[in-house]
Amino acid sequence: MSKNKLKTEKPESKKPKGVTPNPDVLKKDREPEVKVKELVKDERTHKVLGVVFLLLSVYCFIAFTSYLFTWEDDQDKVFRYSTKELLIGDVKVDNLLGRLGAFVSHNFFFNGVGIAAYLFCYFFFIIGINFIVGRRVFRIWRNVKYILFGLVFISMTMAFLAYNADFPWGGALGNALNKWTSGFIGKTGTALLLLVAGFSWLIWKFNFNFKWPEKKIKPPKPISAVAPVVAAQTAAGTPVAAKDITPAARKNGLKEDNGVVVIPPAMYNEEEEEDMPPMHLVERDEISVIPSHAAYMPPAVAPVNMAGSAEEEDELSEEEEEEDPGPLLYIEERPEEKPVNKKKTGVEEVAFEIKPTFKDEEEEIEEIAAIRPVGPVDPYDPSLDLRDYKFPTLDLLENHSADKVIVQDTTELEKNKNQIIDTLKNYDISIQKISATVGPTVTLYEIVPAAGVRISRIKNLEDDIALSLSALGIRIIAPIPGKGTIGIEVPNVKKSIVSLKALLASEKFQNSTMDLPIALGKKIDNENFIADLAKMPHLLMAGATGQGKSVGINALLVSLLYKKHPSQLKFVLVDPKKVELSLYKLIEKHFLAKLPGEDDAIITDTKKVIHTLNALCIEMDLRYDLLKEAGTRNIREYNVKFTQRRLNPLKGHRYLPFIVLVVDEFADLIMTAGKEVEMPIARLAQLARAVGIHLIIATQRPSVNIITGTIKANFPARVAFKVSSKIDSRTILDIGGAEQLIGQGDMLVSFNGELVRLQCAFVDTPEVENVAEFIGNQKGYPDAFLLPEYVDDKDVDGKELTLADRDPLFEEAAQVIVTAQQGSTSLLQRRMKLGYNRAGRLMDQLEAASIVGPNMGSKARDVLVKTESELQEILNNLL
Ligand SMILES: Nc1ncnc2c1ncn2[C@@H]1O[C@H](COP(=O)(O)OP(=O)(O)OP(=O)(O)O)[C@@H](O)[C@H]1O
Repeated sequence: MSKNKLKTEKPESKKPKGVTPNPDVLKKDREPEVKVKELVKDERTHKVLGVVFLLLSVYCFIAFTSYLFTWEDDQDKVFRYSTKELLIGDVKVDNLLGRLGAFVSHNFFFNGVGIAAYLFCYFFFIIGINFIVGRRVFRIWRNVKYILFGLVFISMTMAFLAYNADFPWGGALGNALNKWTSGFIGKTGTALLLLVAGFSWLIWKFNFNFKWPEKKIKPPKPISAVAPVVAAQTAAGTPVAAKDITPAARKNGLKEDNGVVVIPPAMYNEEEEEDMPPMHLVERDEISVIPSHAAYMPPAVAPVNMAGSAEEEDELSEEEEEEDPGPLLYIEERPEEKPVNKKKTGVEEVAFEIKPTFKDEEEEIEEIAAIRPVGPVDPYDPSLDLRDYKFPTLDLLENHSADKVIVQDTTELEKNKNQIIDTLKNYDISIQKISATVGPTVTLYEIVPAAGVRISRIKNLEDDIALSLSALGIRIIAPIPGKGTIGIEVPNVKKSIVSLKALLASEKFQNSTMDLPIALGKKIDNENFIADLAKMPHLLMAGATGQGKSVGINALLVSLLYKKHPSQLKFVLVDPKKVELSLYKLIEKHFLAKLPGEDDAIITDTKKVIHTLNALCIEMDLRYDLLKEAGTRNIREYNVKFTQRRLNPLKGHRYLPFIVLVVDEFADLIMTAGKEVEMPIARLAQLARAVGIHLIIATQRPSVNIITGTIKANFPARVAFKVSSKIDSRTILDIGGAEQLIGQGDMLVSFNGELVRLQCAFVDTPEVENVAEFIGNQKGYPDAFLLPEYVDDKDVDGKELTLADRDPLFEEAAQVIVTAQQGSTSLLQRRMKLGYNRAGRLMDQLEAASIVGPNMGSKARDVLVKTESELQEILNNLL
């Protein structure tokens, strides 16, 4: 991985070409090339320094240890002779490391800090190791703090305890401090002070839990009450139940104020950070996916969890690479951390490897402590970020039909019945029995034909029967599936409207445990038809203009709004007609998803539709990655695992809301964008089901060039309102019948191999407005749900990869790669929520800027820049 920079960066061009090498000239030329800066940065310099520090550490250790045995004799000589004599003369000393050993040890012990001098050996040792390995194995800043404390505390304590001893246990420092404190607060006071300091250090380090025995204390809640999980769900300043605050959470900044707990604005405490377990370098990348949820992440809280706060950056540069705050309390499943080779991205094969991390024992203990669940863990509740959200109430909707029970005029029934019997008799078809079921729009007459009558004969007479009954919209179902009967549907003279309100109030809907329950309408037997969109899993709707499509879409959307919390569901609304779905603008911050940087969440422009569909494909791919890493097969399993806190948010895991894409006029899009729209739709329809992305596509023109084979094959659930021809009906349903519907929400639903006639639930525009207003007036997220960014290849293609044309995200990408020291495209995708292509392009640009090495196939690229300061320099030079 590591590269020798002097070798690679040496500019060849400086050598005079075609001139016979003259050793003198060459010597002169070469010298200025080794700049001091480069020398300081050079890896070899670091290694040499590392060896020097290690030897220093060993030297001091031997000298100090030898001093413990020889100090009496040597001390005399050190006192007796001047430094010059001691160092240059030929005085004999007993220290194993000679005069220098004796001199150094004497100064460290006697004139310095006594036995605490050994801390210097440790200090030199950790510096040496860090230099030699070329990365932070030991945390220097933390160790310096401990060493400084140790020097003062140990020297003072030793001086206090052994104040009469000849050996300089506390050294000059310990004696001086001891003398001063004893004079100032007395010996007892000094003893107490030392005890307090010692205990404070122990408490600070190990954070003992002092439980009061009698009081039953609630098991500690996960720290995640503060960091990403809740950072994503609780706005800064949002009150949290005071009882929920835990020592750990308290430590992370939760404050109690008048019985409620307030999350303070971002406070970044390095000690807190250190007490969190470190993450694998590769795992750090996984934070990347959080930005999608970051739509919810209150800015004031976010820095607590994510690298990048100003304060933290200072800390980072100071300590070279201080790690991110570790994970919160979650139950981690380690087996899934095996190296995985990601699928081919189309840009390059990207590797996802686990790199070894260097942990000291202390860190390991911290990590284990954090991973192990401490007592029962409360499930994560995604709705907590909008905990006061109120579901819309039924009184926002209207009852459109006063009569709850549909009563059909008995004379009309009798008349129709007789007419059916007479008509059939004319064709020599006798019947055994006839019964009628009165539905909202049509009445179903069920006929049991006499023995020996062939059903196909009745079917063939469909038109004649319709003519004799002189009623429009007659549909013959021969036989009714599952029954040995023949059905004749005759439109009612007086139709009743099926109010959405009635459907939503029904027990079936209220008690439904479906993922995405949609109240579509009423069957002919007045049974409510409530289906699970998640199981459908997509819906294709067609119908001539004015037959009830828009009302149908509203009914679907409103039913979902009545059942789902904003955290569980997001809509992507595509409305080329610009007016149909505009009402939903009010719920943008609750239920809508949009592309980053877009003003309007409701998409009306074809180009933006293409971008959005591709962004959804990226979201789908990202979700698949998450599912794979979580070892789950679908969104349901994944979310269960996430809510049980078995998935680490710092690895990019997040609660996945369902996403429902609604396209109100598909024909329009296909006409203007063709394959560009068809392909992502087909891809989503094929694959998105398992990751909770569902499509509702509506069109006025159900012709074969709009509803192509690819689309049709992936939409098993289809709805047809009245269409103008039998061909259209066949295109949408694979069967005729929709042309005979009577309009106004009369529809056929083909689902699970069954064809059901329904009267679509009716919801009027003012009702939708009421519901949208009701939701819109409540507190929402800061912004709409952000989809991943998608950049059209066409927008960037043709541009050369010169540094002048750098991607706007170039710097950010460079930071990500250098901080993580992992040159992987998937890291960029995840961390920055980018598509494959853009991340790949960024990687190429990083290569052009010599920040990463060349593509190495399935392995991650080498990162050529090791530190952020080095990167900053490169970036400055690029400007
Ligand atoms: N389920 C229903 N019950 C009763 N009436 C309905 C129903 N659906 C639609 N209608 C009536 O039909 C009219 C037209 O419906 P809608 O606006 O939904 O048609 P559309 O198919 O969307 O038309 P377009 O394609 O032109 O937008 C409505 O204004 C309403 O009066």
